[in-house]
Amino acid sequence: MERFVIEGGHRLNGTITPAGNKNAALPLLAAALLTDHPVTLHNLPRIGDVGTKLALLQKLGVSVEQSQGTSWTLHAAGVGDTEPDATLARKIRTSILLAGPLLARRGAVRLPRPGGDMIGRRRLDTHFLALQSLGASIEVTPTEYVLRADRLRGTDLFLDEMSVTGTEQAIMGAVLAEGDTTICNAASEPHVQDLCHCLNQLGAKIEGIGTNMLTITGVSALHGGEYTIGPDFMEVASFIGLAAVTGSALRIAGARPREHRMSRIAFGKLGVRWQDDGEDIVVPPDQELHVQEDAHNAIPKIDSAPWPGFNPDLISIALVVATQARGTVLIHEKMFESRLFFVDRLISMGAKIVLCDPHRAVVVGPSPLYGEPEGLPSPDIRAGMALLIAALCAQGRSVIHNIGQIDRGYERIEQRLQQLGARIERV
Ligand SMILES: CC(=O)N[C@H]1[C@@H](OP(=O)(O)OP(=O)(O)OC[C@H]2O[C@@H](n3ccc(=O)[nH]c3=O)[C@H](O)[C@@H]2O)O[C@H](CO)[C@@H](O)[C@@H]1O
Ligand SMILES: C=C(OP(=O)(O)O)C(=O)O
Repeated sequence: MERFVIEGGHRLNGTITPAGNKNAALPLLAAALLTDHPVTLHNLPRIGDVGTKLALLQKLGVSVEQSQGTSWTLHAAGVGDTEPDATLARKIRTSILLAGPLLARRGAVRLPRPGGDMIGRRRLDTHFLALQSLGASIEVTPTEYVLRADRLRGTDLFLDEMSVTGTEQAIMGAVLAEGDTTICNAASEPHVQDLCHCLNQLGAKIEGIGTNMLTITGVSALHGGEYTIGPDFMEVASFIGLAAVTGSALRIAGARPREHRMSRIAFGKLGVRWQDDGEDIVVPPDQELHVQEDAHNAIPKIDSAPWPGFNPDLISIALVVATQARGTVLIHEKMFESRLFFVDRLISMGAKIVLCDPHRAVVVGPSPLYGEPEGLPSPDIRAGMALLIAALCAQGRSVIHNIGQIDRGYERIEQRLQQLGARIERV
């Protein structure tokens, strides 16, 4: 099993370019099933989950070709199978997103329970609500889902929560449905927007992109086309956090600063500053991190919420940054129940954190962090990255295990950080 060995306590310096957005790439790969014509995706990140998704599509009969670099062409004309490979499907959360497209194109699908990060209960009820409303029948067994639909019909949907993948499922079910669909209480993260823009490039008719109300006019078929996936805003914010705690000067190229207005507010509560330079974000070196108290010297909180709120995938990163900021802050992960348990590892590295309950942690900083040579297991993508950042900030040597979790979401992370001067090896 591979590990990262990290020698912390050194400044980094230089320019880093974020990879394509993981959470856009994965639904876009599923969307290629909606047309018989070739779809070329540019800026596809070379991450573990994309590899699994490509293998899953190939096994279904999709032709997959790397055109050049990060551009891949998918051609789903030959897909007849409605039972995706269960072993691969169990590895990732977005295997469930094959449901909408296969129902729309083939009228049936059998899927196992999906995988993905183990960060609390991951309900699929919003997906089922949406597909049922579009006309599908759904059999839920303890291990799998069997869905059927002779045809999907447009509907007036009000989602029970702003689920990201639930919204994506509803969109992919609706684009080829007969008639119009409205999706109210829709999620609107940049990756949901990417999915809509890409589908429109292929001939879909989706309006309201970026808002919580989408209107979709069903079309009889989609054509081929190409689409460039946007930068991964979770990577961008992770690099901002990394620069802040290591005192590093980093330029994050092509970071789309407008996607980071809420991150600026959340990280700003810890005293983290950066400048926008066109499409780049420039993080200055040697920042003095101070918790910015609320009015009347009250303890501020950083909490997660659906877009444009602070993304829950960034809570683990904010937690590490908080360990280096002078003052006290409450970190409140409102969306997932089991995301904060990794703080035990930070505590063992020297952080002062009180885990109040599964959703809330109080962090008192700054605490010098010490390397953890005995090994830090990476429990999920973002906690793994948070531990990696903590290890680069800590004095001494740390070892991170189970790095397949980090590789699921971050592309060749050690090589890209080595170019900035990080002392990190994959062994
Ligand atoms: C492949 C992919 O895109 N994965 C992302 C997707 O997962 P995913 O689509 O699985 O996450 P959901 O948006 O469905 O839900 C996330 C959690 O938040 C809760 N919830 C959701 C909406 C809401 O209005 N209120 C609420 O409490 C849900 O019950 C759940 O516990 O979105 C999550 C939330 O941004 C991210 O962490 C995941 O990285
Ligand atoms: C939770 C995440 O991923 P997934 O939904 O694919 O498990 C994540 O990207 O942080």
